[in-house]
Amino acid sequence: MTSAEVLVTILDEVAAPPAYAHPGDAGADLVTTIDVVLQPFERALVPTGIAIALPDGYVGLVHPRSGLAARHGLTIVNAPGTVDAGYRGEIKISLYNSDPSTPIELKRGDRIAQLVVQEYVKARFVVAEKLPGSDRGEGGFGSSGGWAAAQP
Ligand SMILES: O=c1ccn([C@H]2C[C@H](O)[C@@H](COP(=O)(O)OP(=O)(O)OP(=O)(O)O)O2)c(=O)[nH]1
Ligand SMILES: [Mg+2]
Repeated sequence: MTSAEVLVTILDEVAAPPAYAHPGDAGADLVTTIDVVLQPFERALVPTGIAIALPDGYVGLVHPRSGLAARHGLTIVNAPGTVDAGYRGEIKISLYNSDPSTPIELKRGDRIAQLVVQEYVKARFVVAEKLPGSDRGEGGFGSSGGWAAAQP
């Protein structure tokens, strides 16, 4: 684990710098600045009231919160959302109610997602005639005996 200073601007009085609930947490909670009701299978782009400036070499990943996901089916359409280091706009979240029958009511200030800041590797993609061999080869999509292999 490394630590890095990340500048934050607060765009709404209900927002605050993302906060880690416990010292060992990887995810810092983000709030909604609006009241929103998500009907079953409905999605909404929700503002968080903050913008950040990540240092070069870092990325912010916006993940769902497991409690809201398990209890209410609240998730993020593009989970995890990618916040690029150069992005200076407000962080917004594409929330999605995956529950087939119950609306989800979110109130301004509710913690709705969590931001994980990570260092990343900048790949240099090099075109090759042929890729080196590997144990897995082209096997995927359940090749090792997942759900696909269990289908009749
Ligand atoms: O959950 C998210 C995902 C992205 N973003 C912001 C930060 C990110 O840097 C920018 C662009 O995201 P992405 O690259 O995923 O979207 P795109 O559809 O490819 O848009 P663009 O063409 O602007 O890159 O939008 C968010 O606020 N929340
Ligand atoms: Mg993009």
